[in-house]
Amino acid sequence: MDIAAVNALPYEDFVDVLGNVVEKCPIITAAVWSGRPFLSLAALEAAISEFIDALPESGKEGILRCHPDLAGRDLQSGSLTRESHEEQAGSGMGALNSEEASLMARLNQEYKERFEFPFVICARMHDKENILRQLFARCQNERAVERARGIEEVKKICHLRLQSLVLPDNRL
Ligand SMILES: NC(=O)NC1=NC(=O)NC1=O
Repeated sequence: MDIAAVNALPYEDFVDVLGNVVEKCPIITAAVWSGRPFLSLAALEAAISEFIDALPESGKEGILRCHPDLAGRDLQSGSLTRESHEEQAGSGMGALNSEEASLMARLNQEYKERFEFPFVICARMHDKENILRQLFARCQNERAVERARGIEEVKKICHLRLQSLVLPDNRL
């Protein structure tokens, strides 16, 4: 599907196709629909990014809270969204040994207790070793730093999910 086809989608189809580019936050897609027609995929992505940036801190933290833990309960129970499952499996979250799994669970819990939102990282850009390193390091940050960092990671996840749904802009 190219950007022209995206622009032609009625609201329901637009949200059906693009509603999970930010994990479990179809409201973002529903909100940017009124910004069509988008001149490019980059413009659609910018509209999503601007909507997120304009949210109050509570809204940004709400987006982070919509993300399932890496190697967490949803992965174990098979209740991840398709996109999230592919991302987590691709980064080796489904193939942790028992030591890695318990370290991941402990650090995720520690992170969540400290910040009141989960650790979010664009799993497709990292392997399991690097995810563990990042989680350990980021636990030491301040809340505002991690809120901003988590949102940056949400935007990277969104970028990759959009790329898998919409053909890249024609290079002029
Ligand atoms: N807590 C997370 O970072 N979750 C995730 N990152 C991804 O890239 N996919 C996820 O489900």
